[in-house]
Amino acid sequence: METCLKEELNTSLLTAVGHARGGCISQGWSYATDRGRVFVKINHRPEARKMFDGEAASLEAILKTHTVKVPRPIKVANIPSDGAVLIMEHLDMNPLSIYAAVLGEQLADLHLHNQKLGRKLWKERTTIGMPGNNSEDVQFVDQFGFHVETCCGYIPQVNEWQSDWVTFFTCQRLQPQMDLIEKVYGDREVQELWSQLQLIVPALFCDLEIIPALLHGDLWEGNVAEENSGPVLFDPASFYGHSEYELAIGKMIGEHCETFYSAYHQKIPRAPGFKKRLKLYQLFHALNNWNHFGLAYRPLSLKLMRHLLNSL
Ligand SMILES: Nc1ncnc2c1ncn2[C@@H]1O[C@H](COP(=O)(O)OP(=O)(O)OP(=O)(O)O)[C@@H](O)[C@H]1O
Repeated sequence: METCLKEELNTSLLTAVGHARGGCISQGWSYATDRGRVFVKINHRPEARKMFDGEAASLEAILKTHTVKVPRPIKVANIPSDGAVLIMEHLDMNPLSIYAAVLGEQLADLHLHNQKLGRKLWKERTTIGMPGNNSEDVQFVDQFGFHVETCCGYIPQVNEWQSDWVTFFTCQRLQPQMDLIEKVYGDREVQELWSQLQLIVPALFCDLEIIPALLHGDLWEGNVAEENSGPVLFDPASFYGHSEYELAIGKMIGEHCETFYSAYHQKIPRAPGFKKRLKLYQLFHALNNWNHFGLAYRPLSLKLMRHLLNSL
């Protein structure tokens, strides 16, 4: 493994620094190298290469917006035995505390970034003498999806481009989770609820204009931190989607402090129907957790489905 890392990084120095860090999905180590300190995530699953290619592409996309700090990806490589590594910039991170409000503002900036590009492009196209050629480093995106698959956990997400958000979320987020549950558990009750629920999903989005926003895509408290100089996000599973989707997982797993939400909503106010849609978005994460961690997430999934069915 160390020989492989030395080759990939073209470094003669490779000294492990500090402790191994284990997330739920991968293992991580920091190393001192000729090019400075790096953080290496290692995963031995068959999906590891796809996971890490998606994570690296997500980090690149967020970096290009210059809105919120994420570690700079350096390389994704296969490892000789099995699996893959993602090598990235090492950051000295502490739990989020004093920068919660700054993170709220910066996350809103990330979500507004594509919208701003769209406005700029429209202005250029409608102003005589301006090129209007979408020539920024990051281009305006008018659909939902992403250019590569990204994994929320280790399950790949269907990121094919789609112009309608409700279709995207129903067919490319909820349906694949339902299909996995059907395959592994053959759960009739959940399938019956789903057949009713999918009919009413569009009603949750009445009169709402949704402009694709670049999302972190897996924003739970375990993927949020701060350095001495400001907040940091890591471990993204990005795609262009509805900005409200991003807030669902934090609400489900534990409250980020209120200062985070109020700073965020000063820039992106809650739209009518926000609370109900949050439940719908929480349903995705409950199902995704069920597919990763098992039946303990079934009661929450059923509860959210019944709640949504009864609320309309
Ligand atoms: N660039 C980095 N520099 C230093 N430490 C990092 C870096 N990225 C991640 N870490 C540390 O490693 C831990 C695990 O990383 P990460 O969350 O990316 O792993 P994972 O297994 O994909 O996560 P999850 O549990 O969210 O599925 C983090 O909690 C963090 O402490």
